[in-house]
Amino acid sequence: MEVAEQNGGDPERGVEDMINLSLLDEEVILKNIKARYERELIYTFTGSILVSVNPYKMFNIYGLDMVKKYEGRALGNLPPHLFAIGSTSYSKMMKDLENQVIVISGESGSGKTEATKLVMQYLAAVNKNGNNLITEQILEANPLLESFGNAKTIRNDNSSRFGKYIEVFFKSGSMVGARTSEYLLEKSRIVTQAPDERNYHVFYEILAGMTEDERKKYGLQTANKYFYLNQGGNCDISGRNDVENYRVLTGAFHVLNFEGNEKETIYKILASVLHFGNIFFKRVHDSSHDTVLLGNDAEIKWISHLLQLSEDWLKQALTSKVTETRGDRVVSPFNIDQALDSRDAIAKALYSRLFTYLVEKINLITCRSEREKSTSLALLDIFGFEDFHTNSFEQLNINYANETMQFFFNQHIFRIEQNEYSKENIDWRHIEFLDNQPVIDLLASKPAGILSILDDECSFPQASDTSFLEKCHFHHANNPLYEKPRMSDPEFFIRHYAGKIKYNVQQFLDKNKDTLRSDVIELLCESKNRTIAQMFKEMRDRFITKTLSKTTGRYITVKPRTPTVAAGFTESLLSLIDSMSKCNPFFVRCLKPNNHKAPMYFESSVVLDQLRYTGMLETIKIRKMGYPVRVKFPAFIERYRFLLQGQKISTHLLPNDVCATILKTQGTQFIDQYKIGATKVFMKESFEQRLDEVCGKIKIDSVLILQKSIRGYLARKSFLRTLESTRKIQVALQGWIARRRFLAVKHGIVRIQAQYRMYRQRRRYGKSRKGLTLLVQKRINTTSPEKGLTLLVQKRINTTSPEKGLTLLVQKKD
Ligand SMILES: Nc1ncnc2c1ncn2[C@@H]1O[C@H](COP(=O)(O)OP(=O)(O)OP(=O)(O)O)[C@@H](O)[C@H]1O
Repeated sequence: MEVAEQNGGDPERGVEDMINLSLLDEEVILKNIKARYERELIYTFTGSILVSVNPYKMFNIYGLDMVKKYEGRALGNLPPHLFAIGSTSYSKMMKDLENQVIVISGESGSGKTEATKLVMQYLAAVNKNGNNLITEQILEANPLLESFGNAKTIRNDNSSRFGKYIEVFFKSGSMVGARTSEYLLEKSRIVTQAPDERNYHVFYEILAGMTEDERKKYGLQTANKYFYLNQGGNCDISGRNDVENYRVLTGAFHVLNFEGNEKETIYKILASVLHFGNIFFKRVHDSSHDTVLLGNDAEIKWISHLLQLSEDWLKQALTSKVTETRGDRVVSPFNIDQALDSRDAIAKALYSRLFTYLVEKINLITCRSEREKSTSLALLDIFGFEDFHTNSFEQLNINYANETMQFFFNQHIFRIEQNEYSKENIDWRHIEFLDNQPVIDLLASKPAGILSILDDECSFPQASDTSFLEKCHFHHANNPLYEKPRMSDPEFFIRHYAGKIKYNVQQFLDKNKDTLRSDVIELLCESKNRTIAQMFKEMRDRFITKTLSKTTGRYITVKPRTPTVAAGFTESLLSLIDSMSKCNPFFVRCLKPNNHKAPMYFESSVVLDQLRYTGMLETIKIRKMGYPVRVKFPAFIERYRFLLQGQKISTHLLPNDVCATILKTQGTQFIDQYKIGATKVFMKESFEQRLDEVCGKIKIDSVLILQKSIRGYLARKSFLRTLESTRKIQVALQGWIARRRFLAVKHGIVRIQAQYRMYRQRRRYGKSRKGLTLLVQKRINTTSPEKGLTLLVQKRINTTSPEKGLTLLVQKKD
């Protein structure tokens, strides 16, 4: 196989950095990725999309030497690497002042989170203000969120159990802030874990890292003593050091300015969650119904002490429900299942509110007002596609998010691209791709999409998981993407882009409502700890809106329908897609080489599956056959006219002919590297790079010539000494311009006169001379290669001799 042209790697390696179009076939692609992987080359480019295969082993390829190597280098100039994506997106943001987004996708355990961290580290290292506090704070937010939002699953020892979108803001190349949006933290994990899994890392870290005295303060013991921590069967993860990670966490708290009392509140909430998990109930049978008694008092006492809540109210909330109907308080005692649910619901609410509070607090620190004035580079690390033994409501949402992301990818890569070719009359062979719009409709269209049915059911008091399932069967039984189970199991199947998945609908309604009982919210609002009370007051207020009554002019309180989890998530996904659509996207596709977390072990069938279902094979085809770079005719002429190097162009030529003349300067061997459309030039990425390189060289040469001649001129005419006189400036400039044959001088001179007049007036009025700057600016507006160069002569007046402080600048207009 020949090495693709833009490959900056070593051809003797025998495996391409870029996949070759002429030998396009899935076996070849797979073989290429495998051969590279076996040579410890985990990254491969397909066009500008980076494919990354998880090595499960750290290579020494992310150091400062590599940052320097990739800094400012265009994509394809060096071997594939995450830093090449970091470098290109950063440069593009700086050059075009356009927001960028790097979409990192892949299955759980494929390496998305690591990739996100590495790109962040790259950006922190190259940004113009690498050592400032804000950069450090942005980086430190990551381990903090990992402690609270990541956990061990059977697929990944450090699995992100929430989606995150981090927008990093830059001003003049410096990081000035970042904002994190979080999506759908997995709540069930707080109270239940499958075998071999763990709860969120932070619990194990505080228990391992706190001193004996600290643990005593919160009434804590070792991890294996807690029901919420020991269900997975093993509280340790081999190769992960909880003590060390506790130290990292406290370091992050410090850098992010968490104060003593804030940290204290966080630990109190975490400890309370653990105490909640160890509460147990005794069943009490009486003649009419089953009720419960609290089995242990110690945990309640600790929770009441830590959360500063009334012990009696707490006991009541755990064993009964209080409702108010027309002024009457009705207490309904719980049976054992209800009591356990109530315990778990409070624990989940405490932890998830804490998580939201942490994200908000981090954003307060890292995202300040500078945002408005800056461009952004965003990173999306969103949960991978999930298919477990039992898939529930959480998996449906996660897989819906994945469908949405795949749709965004398809939109960008296939639809928009192919539409553009036909609009521009470009000769193009249509490429079929798996359009997943029908799955998205099945899931979320209104009113009959599965999530819409679920939302509707949640507003009917009589509805159940069964009635929800029946409605799904009724509406979709004939949809080829939907399948009913053969038996009467509470299940349905969906054919996702990544494969067929079976969902079990048990608890779908409850999980979607996710309402914390209003009496429990009221209880938590009564906490004497202001932060805790505030967290739940915000929760209470979100469900209550105030409107002004038109007739009475008084405020009346209206309780809106509580938003469901699915509705909230769908809305945040749409808003995410909306903000991503306003950015220029880059894609990193992470692949898992095997299902055993085994280092450097490549299972072809596992990788091929992922290549197939993510549409990578079609993507490779379209990127290689297509012309991903498009530039409108005027912009193309403006950018590349230097290539004409003085060659005369008839003023009667149409823009497309001018573009063709410019393109012809590169010779016939590049004829298949571009197409001329109706309004734009379409190019391969490698060809654009070539043009930029050739053009850049010509530009630099002409700037150097001009600089040299100006220096000579200044010396000859003793320009510095004559600057004080307007007339002399005119003469000098005119002489220089005349000699250089730069015409169209009038505007420049008029401006100089006006500026100098102003300067003199200011002097006459006795204003301070200090700091005045005389700017003599001449835009050289010719068709010669010097076009676009600006001569700036700056004079700082607050000097003792006229020459001091003079600066001559020759700027390249770009
Ligand atoms: N570039 C890399 N070099 C070395 N090891 C890596 C790399 N990327 C990932 N890994 C290893 O693979 C593990 C899983 O990666 P990561 O957590 O990034 O996966 P993920 O795609 O984010 O999964 P999830 O969706 O579950 O969060 C990491 O903990 C690390 O051990």
